[in-house]
Amino acid sequence: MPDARAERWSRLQQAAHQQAGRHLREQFATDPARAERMCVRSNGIFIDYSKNRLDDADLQQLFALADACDLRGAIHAMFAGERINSTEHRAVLHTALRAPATADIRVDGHNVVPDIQAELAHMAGFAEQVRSGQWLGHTGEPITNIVNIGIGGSDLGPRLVCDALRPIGHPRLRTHFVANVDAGRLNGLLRQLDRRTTLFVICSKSFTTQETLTNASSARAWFLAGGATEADIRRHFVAVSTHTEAVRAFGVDPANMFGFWDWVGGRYSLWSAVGLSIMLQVGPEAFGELLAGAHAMDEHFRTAPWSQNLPVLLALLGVWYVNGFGAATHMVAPYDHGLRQLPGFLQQLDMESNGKQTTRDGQPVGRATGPVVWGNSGINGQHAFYQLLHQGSQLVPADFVATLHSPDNTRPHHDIVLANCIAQAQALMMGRTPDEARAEMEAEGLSAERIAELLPHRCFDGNRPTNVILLDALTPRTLGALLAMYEHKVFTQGVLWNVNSFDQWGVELGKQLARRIESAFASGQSPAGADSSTCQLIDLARAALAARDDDSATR
Ligand SMILES: O=P(O)(O)OC[C@H]1O[C@H](O)[C@H](O)[C@@H](O)[C@@H]1O
Repeated sequence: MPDARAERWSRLQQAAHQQAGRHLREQFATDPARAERMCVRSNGIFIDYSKNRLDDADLQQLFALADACDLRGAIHAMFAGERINSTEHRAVLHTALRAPATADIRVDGHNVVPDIQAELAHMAGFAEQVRSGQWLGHTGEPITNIVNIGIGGSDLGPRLVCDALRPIGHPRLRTHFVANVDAGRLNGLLRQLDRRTTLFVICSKSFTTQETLTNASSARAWFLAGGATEADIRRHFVAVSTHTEAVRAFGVDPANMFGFWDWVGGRYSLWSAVGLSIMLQVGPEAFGELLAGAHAMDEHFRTAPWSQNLPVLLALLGVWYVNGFGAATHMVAPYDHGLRQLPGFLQQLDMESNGKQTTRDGQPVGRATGPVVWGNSGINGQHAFYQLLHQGSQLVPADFVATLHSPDNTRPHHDIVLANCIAQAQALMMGRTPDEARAEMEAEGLSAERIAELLPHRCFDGNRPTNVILLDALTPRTLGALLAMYEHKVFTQGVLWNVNSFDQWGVELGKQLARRIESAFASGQSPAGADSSTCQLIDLARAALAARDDDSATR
């Protein structure tokens, strides 16, 4: 007797199979209330999901799947601080970082909220000193440039939020992000900066990440090369980490360290001290708004019925296409310049969380899981990859994320942005029939031969799904809600696929092999057992690196 879960999965496949033959055009034509019914709003976010290839009965199937997978129980377990990160035996409590100060959230019986509040106050005190110009560099000048050195979760979140909230940033402070260990990034930036007025935030949960420590060491060498002393380091280098000893060993005064906890996953950490660069740029109050917006979305996620629950609806729609239609990717197109880093952030959040094929109890999942998440600014994409969205052979479900009220976006710019966002969703859904294409070409006065020649090229299947996600405005509060919404979408999908969304063992093998290859560069010996291709590549790289060293030795 298949369990309820298995039963629900097979019903989903059957329903998707039935839906596959239907066209959204017909569904809109026969159901004028469709759009009004298939939209939801919460916390300054409106989602129109009516341009998805399903009907109410399919939605009920998806809600039943969520119940069969005990989604409600899983949500409760996360918020209650249970060790749901099963392979690392950790709680998952990024939601606690944005809970009110009066909350009581326990890990092993200890209420973590006072610790969180104490660290927020520590961050706020420092941020106020830097923003007010009280925090002076070693030559007695206020800080003007902040460089966050971090990668992955210690980069993508703060980078996105600082970019999005730049319009409300501090007028004297510029924030920069260095993640890539390719020195082109760090050196390129350092050439523009002044040692006397630059503050480095070394951001690393583990404080063992090679790229971050290498960049931080080079930044420190650059700083000292300008005549500053070791004692001056404490005016220009602070650290964010869960690892005090490693921070101390690196040479950053623990008094200049901002901490967080192992129950905060890297890709869920922008709400913690990892968000220090955000607080420095926009101030403690706006950072508080960001947290408040995310907390409001947490409460919505925890309490709203599935049919009104924004993260759950997005999650179920994603599962519908991945497991019902075999879609391998999901595209996210921001139609707000301030959100251009959103696809990059979501790539880590989604793909590092659900890019797995092993269940929580170590069995093969046996069905498709996390899609490839990709995307770019919608307007730019229209002139680049949208050809494939409209006429390609791949089914690519897409989120279009736009902002209704955008003070900087003057007429006619904003009008054009919103018109295109809405039009692209309509075009993907409606397509263009041969009759419509013929009529259009006739109207253009083309000859019958030319029309016959072009007709197949100028038809569009349509029936291509989009979610149109509209923010009232791009404020710290709404941005907080938006990112928390996506976090909970990813969580929900992880529950349905029964994978542990909070570990990332898959990133380790490449790192280990890289270490061995680095030693092979130095030793001249290829790693034992390495394949011929790897040996060949190592030889080529070693020769190039040796030539570089000879070159710099003779200069
Ligand atoms: O913050 P860190 O410990 O330096 O880690 C930075 C990043 O690197 C790791 O390799 C993981 O892939 C990410 O989940 C993490 O965010």
